[in-house]
Amino acid sequence: MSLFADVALPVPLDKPFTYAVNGVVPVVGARVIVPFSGQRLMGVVVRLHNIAPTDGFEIKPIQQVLDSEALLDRYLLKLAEWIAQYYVAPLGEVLRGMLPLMAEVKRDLLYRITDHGRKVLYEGAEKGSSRRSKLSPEDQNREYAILNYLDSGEPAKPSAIRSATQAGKALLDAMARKKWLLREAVADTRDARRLEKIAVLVEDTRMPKLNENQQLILAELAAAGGRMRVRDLRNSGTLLENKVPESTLATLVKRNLVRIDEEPETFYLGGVHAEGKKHAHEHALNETQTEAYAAIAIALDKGGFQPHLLYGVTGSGKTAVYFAAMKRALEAGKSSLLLVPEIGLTPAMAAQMFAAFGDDVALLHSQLTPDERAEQWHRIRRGDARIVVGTRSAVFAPVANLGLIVIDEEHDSSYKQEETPRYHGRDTAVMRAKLLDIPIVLGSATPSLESWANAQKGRYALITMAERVSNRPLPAVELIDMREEFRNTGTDQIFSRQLILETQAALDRGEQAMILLNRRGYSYVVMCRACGDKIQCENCAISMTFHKPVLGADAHAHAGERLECHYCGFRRNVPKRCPKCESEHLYYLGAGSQQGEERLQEIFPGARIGRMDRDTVRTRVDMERMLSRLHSGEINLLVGTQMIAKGHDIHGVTVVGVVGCDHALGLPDFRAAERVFQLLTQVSGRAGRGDAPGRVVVQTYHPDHYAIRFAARHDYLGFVAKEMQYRRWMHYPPNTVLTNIVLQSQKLEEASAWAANIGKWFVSRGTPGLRVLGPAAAPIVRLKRIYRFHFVLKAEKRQTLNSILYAMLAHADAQGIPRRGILIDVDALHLM
Ligand SMILES: Nc1ncnc2c1ncn2[C@@H]1O[C@H](COP(=O)(O)OP(=O)(O)OP(=O)(O)O)[C@@H](O)[C@H]1O
Ligand SMILES: [Zn+2]
Repeated sequence: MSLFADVALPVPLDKPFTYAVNGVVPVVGARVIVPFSGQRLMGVVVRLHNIAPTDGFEIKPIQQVLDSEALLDRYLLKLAEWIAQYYVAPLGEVLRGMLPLMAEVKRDLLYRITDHGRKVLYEGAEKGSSRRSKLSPEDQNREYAILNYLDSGEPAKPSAIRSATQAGKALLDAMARKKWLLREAVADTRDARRLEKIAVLVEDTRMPKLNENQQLILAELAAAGGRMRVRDLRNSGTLLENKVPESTLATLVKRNLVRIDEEPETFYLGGVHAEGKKHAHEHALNETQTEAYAAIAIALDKGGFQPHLLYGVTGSGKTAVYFAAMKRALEAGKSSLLLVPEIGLTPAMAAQMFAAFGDDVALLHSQLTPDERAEQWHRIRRGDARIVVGTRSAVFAPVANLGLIVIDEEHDSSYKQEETPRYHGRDTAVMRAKLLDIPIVLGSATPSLESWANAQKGRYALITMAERVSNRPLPAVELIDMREEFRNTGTDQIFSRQLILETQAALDRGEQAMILLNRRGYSYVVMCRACGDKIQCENCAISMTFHKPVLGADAHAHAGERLECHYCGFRRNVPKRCPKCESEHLYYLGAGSQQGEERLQEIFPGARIGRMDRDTVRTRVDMERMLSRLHSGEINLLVGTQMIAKGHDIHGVTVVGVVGCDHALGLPDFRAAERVFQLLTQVSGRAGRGDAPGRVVVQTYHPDHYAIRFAARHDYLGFVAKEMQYRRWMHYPPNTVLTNIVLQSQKLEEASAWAANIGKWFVSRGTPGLRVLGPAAAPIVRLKRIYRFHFVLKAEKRQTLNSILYAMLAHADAQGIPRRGILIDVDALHLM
């Protein structure tokens, strides 16, 4: 029997802690509760052994073992260890991110009698008596009462058991430890999808007296055919406008005029299907898709680790290829995992999934409650859901019998977690596939340079889909030089004449247009004319954005006029005078999407305009409504931030405009060109996906920049060739490995002293094989009240970089620099 267990705890320390086994020996991969500096913490057992620690600390016992079997199989534990090592993150924090059950509500447990428990019950006291002798006679009797109560085999909640037998939870857990009872989470009883409340009009012959609000609700319901989702009802324009309180619906329910039904969540997509648009899986694959699928099918049949990079231009029909591959895996008895970007789990994607795979689907997205997440987690683990679709952290889903991983839009930056552990979901997925020895597919119209380099080196098999489906052309892209536009018109307008012409033409033809304005808010700089100062956030070294008050029923951002910091969320009233010099001459510069919408309304008074940004679209429900209004044609002119660029497949869109996407080219970030190229290509890719061809108008101040030139020609290969060269010259990824280290503290002197200390250490140590840039003030020197200095480390070899990071942490520890003061971002996407 092992005497000690090493437990990984969710604390910012890079090692597990040793505890004494106390009665039951937990298995590796199980959760336990242990004392830690005065608290009770939940951790995961990572090792069992008999080696007494020699560092002189008192070894405390494990307080409780929560699982009788491992929650994480050995592959996921291995994956966790890989992440901890590769990203230099505490294992306990990695595990916390992997296990939604770290938040599992323990009162939701059920107890069930085991075969062993039955034996004890039937074979009487004589066998058990010596073991139970430590218990009081009352407790011994209670144990029998509990076994009796559960004898039917139905699991019961602790509360039910208590009222029947007066037994508390401690006794139940003791019995579970003796394996007389089995403890299980309650989560498995609910439906695969979330339930959603539907308000139903009750037919009634009475003529009840109703107040105005009640009448409004009944009228709204009647207009919708007598049934409506409660959340849609609450958000309906009429009810919002008339400020009908939420309690009115409850009153109607009480009076039996409305009934509330529960139904599994569904996804509405407006008139999409009425127009005959098919789901991806309903198309017979064309020749290119068949070839792409065949390559993956061979890998599936053969088995074994094989990454594929599926480079397919926008609208080439990648989704149908994913589906076919997942179907093949399913037929071979294997489950699949499909990762999509944060915003990619749209109702359209979900609806296609359910249409193709029905109840086999589990969705894991960021808006699940901890309970819902735990519930899905159990379904997936039991093998009830064999098609798992989710955003970043779904890479950890405990998929039973996983046979294929697919990553859609693999270049998307939402796959990188921007807090500890700072893992990249794509790279973690590749590692998981490697550990499991299964194929993986990374798909994109604009593959990241990292993945492209891997394909060039032959590590990933490259599959190309160079054409759009049904011989549809890629849209023609026209560049508008905004400097020239200014010279010719003499005024500084948001929208160029050409963009206005093209948009008007699309609207006249009954088609749709989209315009990208990649900043939200009204004006993103407020500057004082007298002193030249920009109004900055109190917490961050960032200009504040001006937001106009929002009127109308559509947006729930009913927030008033304000300045807002887009990094920390801080808001303040709009000052009449400059906070620095008291001058009244405040200027509002830089048009955001809100201003864009206002201007478009003036230019196209007849257009049905919608805006898509984080102010108008906050939840999946918002996204669903917005997309359904686009699909149905209710909106024919959409303005928005990069949200509009991501994966949407709206067949009526023929004109796309791009306004001010190139200010990013001026940022101190070696990935700026790649990002602008991706954004331009993706947003252009929204045009011409239906029968009519698309046109794109790109307004730019850098018409000669290669990122813009290549994007305008749809020349990904040209772009990567050039960009790869630049990265090589400058020793940037993917030719080197890079890590950003930030020293951070609320005290400026502390942060700078720590940075200087670490800087000296790098110099004194000498760093063969490593380039160290810094210390320097981080581009955003103060963020959320924290001062930041940084280093950028570049190395030829990952091993060199990794070991120096651990050596640096040891040095910092010896110097008394706290771990929380050091942020390590391996393979950082942003150096800000
Ligand atoms: N074989 C086919 N024939 C006709 N239409 C198809 C075929 N396969 C897919 N489609 C349709 O083509 C459209 C584009 O497909 P899809 O959304 O998968 O493109 P994509 O490659 O993912 O593009 P993007 O990278 O822009 O998201 C969809 O409307 C889809 O239903
Ligand atoms: Zn701020």
